[in-house]
Amino acid sequence: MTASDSDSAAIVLENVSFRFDREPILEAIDLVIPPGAFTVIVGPNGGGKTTLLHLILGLYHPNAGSVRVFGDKPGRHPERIGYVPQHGNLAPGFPATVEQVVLMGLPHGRRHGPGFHVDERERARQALDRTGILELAQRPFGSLSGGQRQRVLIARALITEPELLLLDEPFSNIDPYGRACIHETLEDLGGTLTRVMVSHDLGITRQAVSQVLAVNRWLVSGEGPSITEEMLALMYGQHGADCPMGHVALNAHLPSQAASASQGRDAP
Ligand SMILES: Nc1ncnc2c1ncn2[C@@H]1O[C@H](COP(=O)(O)OP(=O)(O)OP(=O)(O)O)[C@@H](O)[C@H]1O
Repeated sequence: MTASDSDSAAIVLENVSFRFDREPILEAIDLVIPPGAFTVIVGPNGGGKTTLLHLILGLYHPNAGSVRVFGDKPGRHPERIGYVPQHGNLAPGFPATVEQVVLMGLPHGRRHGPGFHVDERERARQALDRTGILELAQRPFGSLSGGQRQRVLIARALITEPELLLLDEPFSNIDPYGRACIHETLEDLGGTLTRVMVSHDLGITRQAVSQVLAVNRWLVSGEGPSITEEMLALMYGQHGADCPMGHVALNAHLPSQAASASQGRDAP
């Protein structure tokens, strides 16, 4: 990484560590995400993926190291960031149309401003168009499928036209076809939009993914959409002969402290 890569990056973490009380959650994390990249974060339950997103959002502060978002402290530019949280889904019976749910993504003051009916509704339609579901605008939110609802929540995060979109497991409870559709939507959003998505789906083979990050207290990054043995070792440790993945001597490529730590983490 050169100094200019880091200067122009959307997100930079340098030697970041984070604890809850005394429990180390993330350690020595170095990361550079360039603008426009599509980054996928994988890892076991409890590995620290959501915590990493929260550090980028400025909801948590690192115990050591630094986090920069658009060259600034996290949290300084909320209007430049769209966020689809892990448990952000609305109850299926939520009494609102799709368009109304998308309008909820606007900052509070702007939802009730004088231009609400013209300007903001047009923005909601544009966000729905970007996620490929404009024709659903007037449908009750509760009448949609899980995959359609997830796309509405992505549109809600896009209504402010952010430069960075963070998604925490948008594929929960979505079938493989729905996952493929959402993935395609995220690919199509490309251009200047930087996308960072937490996912448990290891079948990330789509070419549009710029890099995969494996997170399990430490971070191992790769290039392109591949999951390397080093990443698998960080996530799941070394498996015995009775394990379906037992033939892979995964720890061979790991820094020793990360290899031993991976033994102690939850398997998914
Ligand atoms: N508010 C909190 N207080 C204390 N510990 C927490 C808190 N939030 C999370 N943790 C712990 O931090 C660790 C990392 O949690 P995190 O939610 O970042 O993991 P994750 O990789 O996103 O997991 P999952 O895949 O299950 O969503 C876990 O051990 C969790 O129990």
